[in-house]
Amino acid sequence: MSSRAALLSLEQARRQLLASIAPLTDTEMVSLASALDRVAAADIAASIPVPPWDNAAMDGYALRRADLEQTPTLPVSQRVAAGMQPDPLQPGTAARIFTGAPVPDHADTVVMQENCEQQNGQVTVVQLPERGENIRRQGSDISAGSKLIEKGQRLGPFQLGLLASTGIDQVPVVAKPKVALLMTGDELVEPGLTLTPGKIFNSNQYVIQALCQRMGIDVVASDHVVDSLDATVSALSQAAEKANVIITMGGVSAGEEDHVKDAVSREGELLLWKLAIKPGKPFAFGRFADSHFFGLPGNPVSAVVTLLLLVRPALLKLMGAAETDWPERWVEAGFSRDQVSDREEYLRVSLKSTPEGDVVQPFSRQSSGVLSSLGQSDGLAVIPKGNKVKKGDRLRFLAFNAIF
Ligand SMILES: Nc1nc2c(c(=O)[nH]1)N[C@H]1C(S)=C(S)[C@@H](COP(=O)(O)OP(=O)(O)OC[C@H]3O[C@@H](n4cnc5c(N)ncnc54)[C@H](O)[C@@H]3O)O[C@H]1N2
Ligand code: MOO
Repeated sequence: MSSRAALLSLEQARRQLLASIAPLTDTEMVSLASALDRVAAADIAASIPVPPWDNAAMDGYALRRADLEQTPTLPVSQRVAAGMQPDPLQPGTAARIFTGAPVPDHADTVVMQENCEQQNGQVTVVQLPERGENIRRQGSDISAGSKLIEKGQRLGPFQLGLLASTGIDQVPVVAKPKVALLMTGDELVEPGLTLTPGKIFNSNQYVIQALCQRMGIDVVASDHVVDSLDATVSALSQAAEKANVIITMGGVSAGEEDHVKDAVSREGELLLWKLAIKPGKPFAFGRFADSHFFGLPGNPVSAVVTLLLLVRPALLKLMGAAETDWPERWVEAGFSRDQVSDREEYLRVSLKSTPEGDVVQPFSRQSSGVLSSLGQSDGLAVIPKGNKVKKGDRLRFLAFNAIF
Protein backbone atom coordinates (compact mmCIF):
# COMPACT_ATOMS: atom_id res chain seq x y z
CA MET A 1 0.00 0.00 0.00
CA SER A 2 1.87 3.10 -1.24
CA SER A 3 2.06 6.22 0.89
CA ARG A 4 1.56 8.27 -2.30
CA ALA A 5 -1.78 6.68 -3.20
CA ALA A 6 -4.74 9.14 -3.21
CA LEU A 7 -6.16 9.41 0.28
CA LEU A 8 -9.58 7.88 0.90
CA SER A 9 -12.40 10.06 2.11
CA LEU A 10 -13.92 9.25 5.50
CA GLU A 11 -17.08 8.03 3.82
CA GLN A 12 -15.23 5.69 1.44
CA ALA A 13 -13.18 4.33 4.33
CA ARG A 14 -16.18 3.83 6.59
CA ARG A 15 -18.13 2.03 3.87
CA GLN A 16 -15.18 -0.24 3.08
CA LEU A 17 -14.55 -0.95 6.73
CA LEU A 18 -18.18 -1.73 7.58
CA ALA A 19 -18.52 -3.92 4.49
CA SER A 20 -15.68 -6.12 5.72
CA ILE A 21 -17.14 -6.60 9.22
CA ALA A 22 -19.93 -9.05 10.04
CA PRO A 23 -21.85 -8.99 13.34
CA LEU A 24 -20.71 -11.57 15.89
CA THR A 25 -22.92 -14.66 15.58
CA ASP A 26 -22.75 -15.83 19.22
CA THR A 27 -25.64 -14.81 21.43
CA GLU A 28 -26.31 -15.19 25.15
CA MET A 29 -29.11 -14.64 27.68
CA VAL A 30 -28.31 -11.96 30.23
CA SER A 31 -30.27 -10.65 33.19
CA LEU A 32 -31.82 -7.19 32.92
CA ALA A 33 -29.41 -5.94 35.55
CA SER A 34 -26.45 -6.62 33.26
CA ALA A 35 -28.08 -5.83 29.91
CA LEU A 36 -27.36 -2.10 29.73
CA ASP A 37 -25.85 -1.13 26.34
CA ARG A 38 -26.09 -4.68 24.97
CA VAL A 39 -27.77 -5.29 21.61
CA ALA A 40 -30.93 -7.41 21.34
CA ALA A 41 -30.32 -10.64 19.41
CA ALA A 42 -34.04 -11.09 18.63
CA ASP A 43 -37.34 -9.19 18.60
CA ILE A 44 -38.96 -9.18 22.04
CA ALA A 45 -42.75 -8.97 22.47
CA ALA A 46 -44.87 -8.19 25.53
CA SER A 47 -46.69 -11.21 26.99
CA ILE A 48 -49.01 -9.05 29.14
CA PRO A 49 -50.63 -5.63 28.78
CA VAL A 50 -49.28 -2.68 30.80
CA PRO A 51 -50.94 -1.57 32.98
CA PRO A 52 -52.18 -5.14 33.56
CA TRP A 53 -55.60 -3.81 34.70
CA ASP A 54 -57.52 -0.54 34.87
CA ASN A 55 -56.17 1.42 37.83
CA ALA A 56 -56.64 4.74 39.62
CA ALA A 57 -54.51 7.69 38.51
CA MET A 58 -55.36 9.63 41.71
CA ASP A 59 -56.13 9.06 45.37
CA GLY A 60 -59.92 9.46 45.64
CA TYR A 61 -63.16 7.55 45.10
CA ALA A 62 -64.13 5.06 42.40
CA LEU A 63 -67.79 5.17 41.40
CA ARG A 64 -70.27 4.93 38.57
CA ARG A 65 -70.66 8.37 37.02
CA ALA A 66 -74.39 7.72 36.37
CA ASP A 67 -75.01 7.32 40.14
CA LEU A 68 -74.08 10.98 40.65
CA GLU A 69 -77.07 11.99 38.45
CA GLN A 70 -79.34 10.91 41.35
CA THR A 71 -77.34 12.25 44.32
CA PRO A 72 -73.89 13.74 45.00
CA THR A 73 -73.60 11.65 48.21
CA LEU A 74 -72.78 7.90 48.12
CA PRO A 75 -71.97 5.40 50.88
CA VAL A 76 -68.35 4.14 50.84
CA SER A 77 -68.61 0.36 50.41
CA GLN A 78 -64.93 -0.74 50.27
CA ARG A 79 -61.33 0.48 50.52
CA VAL A 80 -58.89 -0.44 47.73
CA ALA A 81 -55.16 0.15 48.14
CA ALA A 82 -52.47 -0.59 45.51
CA GLY A 83 -51.70 -4.31 45.46
CA MET A 84 -55.24 -5.40 46.47
CA GLN A 85 -57.85 -7.14 44.39
CA PRO A 86 -61.17 -5.23 44.81
CA ASP A 87 -64.71 -6.64 44.93
CA PRO A 88 -67.10 -5.52 42.18
CA LEU A 89 -68.59 -2.13 43.09
CA GLN A 90 -72.05 -2.35 44.67
CA PRO A 91 -74.55 -0.18 42.74
CA GLY A 92 -75.11 3.26 44.25
CA THR A 93 -71.89 3.21 46.31
CA ALA A 94 -68.32 4.49 46.03
CA ALA A 95 -64.98 2.76 46.78
CA ARG A 96 -62.21 4.60 48.59
CA ILE A 97 -59.24 4.10 46.23
CA PHE A 98 -55.55 5.00 46.06
CA THR A 99 -53.23 5.75 43.13
CA GLY A 100 -52.23 2.57 41.31
CA ALA A 101 -54.97 0.41 42.89
CA PRO A 102 -57.16 -1.68 40.54
CA VAL A 103 -60.49 -0.03 39.74
CA PRO A 104 -63.38 -2.30 40.89
CA ASP A 105 -65.60 -3.79 38.19
CA HIS A 106 -68.64 -1.61 37.41
CA ALA A 107 -66.84 1.60 38.53
CA ASP A 108 -66.18 3.85 35.52
CA THR A 109 -64.74 7.01 37.11
CA VAL A 110 -62.30 8.03 39.83
CA VAL A 111 -62.94 11.37 41.53
CA MET A 112 -59.85 12.88 43.15
CA GLN A 113 -60.22 13.34 46.89
CA GLU A 114 -59.71 17.13 46.64
CA ASN A 115 -63.12 17.25 44.89
CA CYS A 116 -64.90 15.22 47.61
CA GLU A 117 -65.90 15.48 51.25
CA GLN A 118 -66.01 12.30 53.34
CA GLN A 119 -68.03 12.08 56.55
CA ASN A 120 -69.59 9.21 58.50
CA GLY A 121 -68.87 6.56 55.90
CA GLN A 122 -70.29 8.65 53.07
CA VAL A 123 -68.65 10.66 50.35
CA THR A 124 -70.09 13.80 48.78
CA VAL A 125 -68.75 14.75 45.38
CA VAL A 126 -68.53 18.54 45.24
CA GLN A 127 -67.27 18.86 41.69
CA LEU A 128 -68.83 16.59 39.08
CA PRO A 129 -66.28 14.53 37.13
CA GLU A 130 -66.32 13.50 33.47
CA ARG A 131 -67.15 9.83 32.99
CA GLY A 132 -63.90 7.82 32.77
CA GLU A 133 -61.81 10.46 34.53
CA ASN A 134 -58.61 9.43 36.38
CA ILE A 135 -58.59 5.83 35.17
CA ARG A 136 -55.44 4.45 33.53
CA ARG A 137 -56.74 1.79 31.18
CA GLN A 138 -55.42 -1.75 30.93
CA GLY A 139 -52.89 -1.88 28.05
CA SER A 140 -52.86 1.89 27.56
CA ASP A 141 -49.04 1.87 27.81
CA ILE A 142 -48.29 -1.48 26.13
CA SER A 143 -50.76 -3.91 24.57
CA ALA A 144 -50.22 -7.66 24.98
CA GLY A 145 -48.27 -9.10 22.06
CA SER A 146 -46.84 -5.75 20.90
CA LYS A 147 -43.17 -5.50 19.97
CA LEU A 148 -41.11 -3.99 22.79
CA ILE A 149 -37.64 -4.31 21.32
CA GLU A 150 -36.39 -4.98 17.80
CA LYS A 151 -33.49 -7.22 16.96
CA GLY A 152 -30.43 -4.97 16.62
CA GLN A 153 -31.72 -2.37 19.09
CA ARG A 154 -29.32 -1.24 21.81
CA LEU A 155 -30.72 -1.58 25.30
CA GLY A 156 -30.66 1.72 27.16
CA PRO A 157 -32.24 2.55 30.53
CA PHE A 158 -35.70 3.16 29.03
CA GLN A 159 -35.70 -0.12 27.10
CA LEU A 160 -34.70 -2.04 30.25
CA GLY A 161 -37.57 -0.41 32.14
CA LEU A 162 -40.00 -1.37 29.40
CA LEU A 163 -38.91 -5.01 29.53
CA ALA A 164 -39.16 -5.06 33.33
CA SER A 165 -42.68 -3.58 33.18
CA THR A 166 -43.86 -6.68 31.30
CA GLY A 167 -42.10 -9.06 33.70
CA ILE A 168 -39.17 -10.02 31.46
CA ASP A 169 -35.96 -10.61 33.43
CA GLN A 170 -33.69 -12.29 30.84
CA VAL A 171 -32.82 -10.84 27.43
CA PRO A 172 -31.18 -12.48 24.40
CA VAL A 173 -28.21 -10.32 23.36
CA VAL A 174 -25.36 -10.52 20.84
CA ALA A 175 -21.94 -11.43 22.27
CA LYS A 176 -19.69 -8.51 23.19
CA PRO A 177 -16.54 -7.92 21.16
CA LYS A 178 -13.37 -8.45 23.18
CA VAL A 179 -11.00 -5.55 22.66
CA ALA A 180 -7.23 -5.49 23.21
CA LEU A 181 -5.40 -2.15 23.33
CA LEU A 182 -1.75 -1.79 22.31
CA MET A 183 0.04 1.47 23.01
CA THR A 184 3.21 1.86 20.96
CA GLY A 185 6.14 4.15 21.71
CA ASP A 186 9.41 4.13 23.64
CA GLU A 187 8.41 7.49 25.09
CA LEU A 188 5.46 6.23 27.11
CA VAL A 189 5.42 6.14 30.91
CA GLU A 190 2.45 5.07 33.03
CA PRO A 191 0.68 7.77 35.03
CA GLY A 192 1.81 7.48 38.65
CA LEU A 193 5.43 6.72 37.72
CA THR A 194 8.26 9.27 37.45
CA LEU A 195 8.65 11.13 34.18
CA THR A 196 12.24 10.97 32.98
CA PRO A 197 13.73 13.15 30.19
CA GLY A 198 12.24 12.54 26.75
CA LYS A 199 9.24 10.63 28.08
CA ILE A 200 5.53 11.48 28.21
CA PHE A 201 2.68 9.94 30.14
CA ASN A 202 0.50 7.41 28.38
CA SER A 203 -2.87 9.17 28.22
CA ASN A 204 -4.37 7.56 25.12
CA GLN A 205 -5.00 4.23 26.82
CA TYR A 206 -7.26 5.82 29.40
CA VAL A 207 -9.30 7.84 26.92
CA ILE A 208 -9.79 4.97 24.49
CA GLN A 209 -10.49 2.40 27.21
CA ALA A 210 -13.11 4.70 28.76
CA LEU A 211 -14.74 5.31 25.38
CA CYS A 212 -14.95 1.55 24.81
CA GLN A 213 -16.46 1.10 28.28
CA ARG A 214 -19.03 3.81 27.54
CA MET A 215 -20.06 1.72 24.54
CA GLY A 216 -20.55 -1.28 26.81
CA ILE A 217 -17.49 -3.09 25.50
CA ASP A 218 -14.91 -4.98 27.54
CA VAL A 219 -11.24 -4.17 27.17
CA VAL A 220 -9.70 -7.56 27.92
CA ALA A 221 -6.03 -6.62 27.57
CA SER A 222 -3.82 -3.56 27.31
CA ASP A 223 -0.08 -3.51 26.70
CA HIS A 224 2.82 -1.23 25.89
CA VAL A 225 4.89 -2.05 22.81
CA VAL A 226 8.37 -0.71 22.23
CA ASP A 227 9.22 0.74 18.83
CA SER A 228 10.50 -2.37 17.01
CA LEU A 229 8.97 -4.46 14.27
CA ASP A 230 9.52 -7.78 16.04
CA ALA A 231 8.06 -6.51 19.32
CA THR A 232 5.06 -5.14 17.44
CA VAL A 233 4.42 -8.42 15.59
CA SER A 234 4.73 -10.37 18.82
CA ALA A 235 2.40 -8.01 20.73
CA LEU A 236 -0.17 -8.19 17.93
CA SER A 237 0.01 -12.01 17.95
CA GLN A 238 -0.56 -12.15 21.71
CA ALA A 239 -3.42 -9.66 21.48
CA ALA A 240 -5.07 -11.70 18.71
CA GLU A 241 -5.18 -14.72 21.01
CA LYS A 242 -7.15 -12.81 23.64
CA ALA A 243 -9.37 -10.51 21.61
CA ASN A 244 -11.39 -10.31 18.42
CA VAL A 245 -10.60 -6.60 18.05
CA ILE A 246 -7.13 -5.07 18.36
CA ILE A 247 -6.81 -1.32 18.65
CA THR A 248 -3.28 0.07 18.43
CA MET A 249 -2.32 3.65 19.19
CA GLY A 250 0.65 5.39 17.62
CA GLY A 251 3.38 4.10 15.34
CA VAL A 252 1.12 4.12 12.30
CA SER A 253 2.49 7.04 10.25
CA ALA A 254 5.46 7.22 7.94
CA GLY A 255 8.65 7.31 10.09
CA GLU A 256 11.09 4.46 10.58
CA GLU A 257 10.04 4.25 14.23
CA ASP A 258 6.48 3.50 13.09
CA HIS A 259 6.11 -0.28 12.84
CA VAL A 260 2.43 -0.99 13.20
CA LYS A 261 1.37 -1.08 9.57
CA ASP A 262 4.50 -3.03 8.56
CA ALA A 263 3.77 -5.57 11.28
CA VAL A 264 0.18 -5.93 10.12
CA SER A 265 1.23 -6.16 6.45
CA ARG A 266 3.85 -8.78 7.27
CA GLU A 267 1.75 -11.13 9.39
CA GLY A 268 -1.80 -10.05 8.68
CA GLU A 269 -3.63 -7.99 6.08
CA LEU A 270 -3.58 -4.20 5.83
CA LEU A 271 -6.85 -3.27 4.10
CA LEU A 272 -6.78 0.47 4.42
CA TRP A 273 -4.29 3.18 5.42
CA LYS A 274 -4.36 6.97 5.32
CA LEU A 275 -7.49 9.04 5.02
CA ALA A 276 -8.16 12.56 3.82
CA ILE A 277 -9.26 13.72 7.27
CA LYS A 278 -7.71 16.09 9.79
CA PRO A 279 -6.94 15.03 12.40
CA GLY A 280 -6.56 11.31 11.85
CA LYS A 281 -4.76 10.94 8.50
CA PRO A 282 -2.65 7.85 9.29
CA PHE A 283 -5.61 5.70 10.48
CA ALA A 284 -5.21 2.06 9.41
CA PHE A 285 -7.54 -0.91 9.27
CA GLY A 286 -7.01 -4.59 8.53
CA ARG A 287 -6.92 -8.04 10.02
CA PHE A 288 -4.39 -9.81 12.17
CA ALA A 289 -4.85 -13.58 12.62
CA ASP A 290 -8.61 -13.88 13.38
CA SER A 291 -8.95 -10.37 14.78
CA HIS A 292 -9.99 -7.07 13.31
CA PHE A 293 -7.20 -4.51 13.52
CA PHE A 294 -7.66 -0.76 13.92
CA GLY A 295 -4.56 1.45 13.97
CA LEU A 296 -5.22 4.81 15.61
CA PRO A 297 -2.72 7.63 15.16
CA GLY A 298 -0.76 8.39 18.33
CA ASN A 299 -1.69 12.06 18.60
CA PRO A 300 -4.31 12.11 21.36
CA VAL A 301 -6.98 14.03 19.43
CA SER A 302 -6.39 12.01 16.24
CA ALA A 303 -6.83 8.80 18.25
CA VAL A 304 -10.16 9.94 19.70
CA VAL A 305 -11.53 11.37 16.45
CA THR A 306 -10.75 8.22 14.46
CA LEU A 307 -12.08 5.99 17.23
CA LEU A 308 -15.39 7.86 17.21
CA LEU A 309 -15.72 8.24 13.44
CA LEU A 310 -14.49 4.83 12.32
CA VAL A 311 -13.98 2.31 15.12
CA ARG A 312 -17.20 3.06 17.00
CA PRO A 313 -19.47 2.19 14.03
CA ALA A 314 -17.43 -0.95 13.41
CA LEU A 315 -17.71 -2.05 17.04
CA LEU A 316 -21.44 -1.36 17.00
CA LYS A 317 -21.82 -3.44 13.86
CA LEU A 318 -19.85 -6.28 15.49
CA MET A 319 -22.15 -6.04 18.53
CA GLY A 320 -25.10 -6.56 16.18
CA ALA A 321 -26.44 -2.98 16.36
CA ALA A 322 -28.74 -1.96 13.52
CA GLU A 323 -27.85 1.72 13.98
CA THR A 324 -24.16 2.60 13.76
CA ASP A 325 -24.23 6.26 12.65
CA TRP A 326 -23.19 9.20 14.78
CA PRO A 327 -26.32 11.39 14.56
CA GLU A 328 -25.42 14.77 13.09
CA ARG A 329 -27.15 18.09 12.70
CA TRP A 330 -26.59 21.39 10.97
CA VAL A 331 -25.34 24.39 12.93
CA GLU A 332 -24.19 27.89 12.07
CA ALA A 333 -20.52 28.93 12.03
CA GLY A 334 -19.98 31.75 14.53
CA PHE A 335 -16.55 32.39 13.00
CA SER A 336 -14.74 32.93 9.70
CA ARG A 337 -11.59 31.16 8.54
CA ASP A 338 -9.57 31.74 5.35
CA GLN A 339 -7.28 28.78 5.87
CA VAL A 340 -8.15 25.76 3.69
CA SER A 341 -7.07 22.14 4.04
CA ASP A 342 -6.60 19.34 1.52
CA ARG A 343 -8.31 17.07 4.07
CA GLU A 344 -11.85 17.18 5.49
CA GLU A 345 -11.43 18.82 8.90
CA TYR A 346 -13.04 17.92 12.19
CA LEU A 347 -12.77 21.04 14.33
CA ARG A 348 -13.32 20.86 18.08
CA VAL A 349 -16.04 23.41 18.71
CA SER A 350 -18.24 24.69 21.50
CA LEU A 351 -21.95 25.05 20.84
CA LYS A 352 -24.22 27.87 21.92
CA SER A 353 -27.96 27.60 21.41
CA THR A 354 -29.54 30.99 20.64
CA PRO A 355 -33.17 31.83 19.76
CA GLU A 356 -31.97 32.09 16.13
CA GLY A 357 -30.35 28.65 16.18
CA ASP A 358 -27.24 26.71 17.21
CA VAL A 359 -23.93 28.50 16.69
CA VAL A 360 -20.46 26.94 17.00
CA GLN A 361 -17.08 28.48 17.84
CA PRO A 362 -13.80 26.62 17.35
CA PHE A 363 -11.48 25.87 20.26
CA SER A 364 -8.48 28.21 20.01
CA ARG A 365 -5.88 25.44 19.54
CA GLN A 366 -6.71 22.77 16.98
CA SER A 367 -3.41 20.83 16.97
CA SER A 368 -4.01 17.08 17.20
CA GLY A 369 -1.71 16.95 20.23
CA VAL A 370 -3.91 19.29 22.29
CA LEU A 371 -5.99 16.95 24.42
CA SER A 372 -7.52 19.83 26.39
CA SER A 373 -9.38 20.82 23.19
CA LEU A 374 -11.64 17.78 23.63
CA GLY A 375 -12.63 18.38 27.23
CA GLN A 376 -13.58 21.96 26.45
CA SER A 377 -15.61 21.22 23.32
CA ASP A 378 -19.16 20.06 22.73
CA GLY A 379 -18.42 18.20 19.52
CA LEU A 380 -16.86 18.28 16.07
CA ALA A 381 -17.79 20.66 13.23
CA VAL A 382 -16.99 19.36 9.76
CA ILE A 383 -15.21 21.63 7.26
CA PRO A 384 -15.22 20.11 3.77
CA LYS A 385 -11.87 19.67 2.04
CA GLY A 386 -10.68 22.89 0.35
CA ASN A 387 -13.38 25.10 1.94
CA LYS A 388 -12.97 28.42 3.70
CA VAL A 389 -15.54 29.23 6.38
CA LYS A 390 -17.63 32.41 6.43
CA LYS A 391 -19.47 33.45 9.58
CA GLY A 392 -23.08 32.29 9.14
CA ASP A 393 -22.18 29.26 6.96
CA ARG A 394 -24.06 26.05 7.76
CA LEU A 395 -21.76 23.28 9.07
CA ARG A 396 -22.37 19.62 9.91
CA PHE A 397 -21.99 19.09 13.65
CA LEU A 398 -21.38 15.87 15.59
CA ALA A 399 -22.25 16.33 19.26
CA PHE A 400 -20.28 14.29 21.81
CA ASN A 401 -23.38 14.02 23.99
CA ALA A 402 -25.28 12.36 21.14
CA ILE A 403 -23.18 9.22 21.57
CA PHE A 404 -21.96 9.14 25.16
N1 LIG B 1 6.54 12.47 7.63
C1 LIG B 1 5.30 12.39 8.16
N2 LIG B 1 5.17 12.51 9.48
C2 LIG B 1 3.95 12.45 10.04
C3 LIG B 1 2.81 12.28 9.20
C4 LIG B 1 3.00 12.13 7.80
O1 LIG B 1 2.03 11.96 7.03
N3 LIG B 1 4.27 12.18 7.34
N4 LIG B 1 1.59 12.28 9.77
C5 LIG B 1 1.47 13.04 10.99
C6 LIG B 1 0.16 12.84 11.56
S1 LIG B 1 -1.12 13.57 10.71
C7 LIG B 1 -0.04 12.19 12.72
S2 LIG B 1 -1.60 12.11 13.38
C8 LIG B 1 1.05 11.59 13.45
C9 LIG B 1 0.63 10.18 13.92
O2 LIG B 1 1.71 9.41 14.04
P1 LIG B 1 1.74 7.97 14.67
O3 LIG B 1 0.43 7.33 14.65
O4 LIG B 1 2.84 7.25 14.06
O5 LIG B 1 1.99 8.27 16.19
P2 LIG B 1 3.33 8.48 16.98
O6 LIG B 1 4.36 9.10 16.11
O7 LIG B 1 3.66 7.22 17.62
O8 LIG B 1 2.82 9.51 18.02
C10 LIG B 1 2.34 10.78 17.65
C11 LIG B 1 2.29 11.64 18.91
O9 LIG B 1 1.39 11.10 19.86
C12 LIG B 1 2.04 10.86 21.09
N5 LIG B 1 1.52 9.61 21.68
C13 LIG B 1 1.67 8.39 21.17
N6 LIG B 1 1.10 7.47 21.99
C14 LIG B 1 0.60 8.16 23.02
C15 LIG B 1 -0.09 7.77 24.20
N7 LIG B 1 -0.39 6.46 24.45
N8 LIG B 1 -0.49 8.72 25.07
C16 LIG B 1 -0.20 10.02 24.81
N9 LIG B 1 0.47 10.45 23.71
C17 LIG B 1 0.86 9.54 22.85
C18 LIG B 1 3.49 10.70 20.70
O10 LIG B 1 4.37 10.92 21.77
C19 LIG B 1 3.62 11.73 19.59
O11 LIG B 1 3.80 13.01 20.11
O12 LIG B 1 2.19 11.53 12.69
C20 LIG B 1 2.54 12.74 12.00
N10 LIG B 1 3.80 12.57 11.39
O1 MOO C 1 -3.90 13.33 11.29
MO1 MOO C 1 -2.84 14.04 12.23
O2 MOO C 1 -4.05 13.49 13.19
O3 MOO C 1 -3.49 15.45 11.32
O4 MOO C 1 -2.34 15.13 13.41
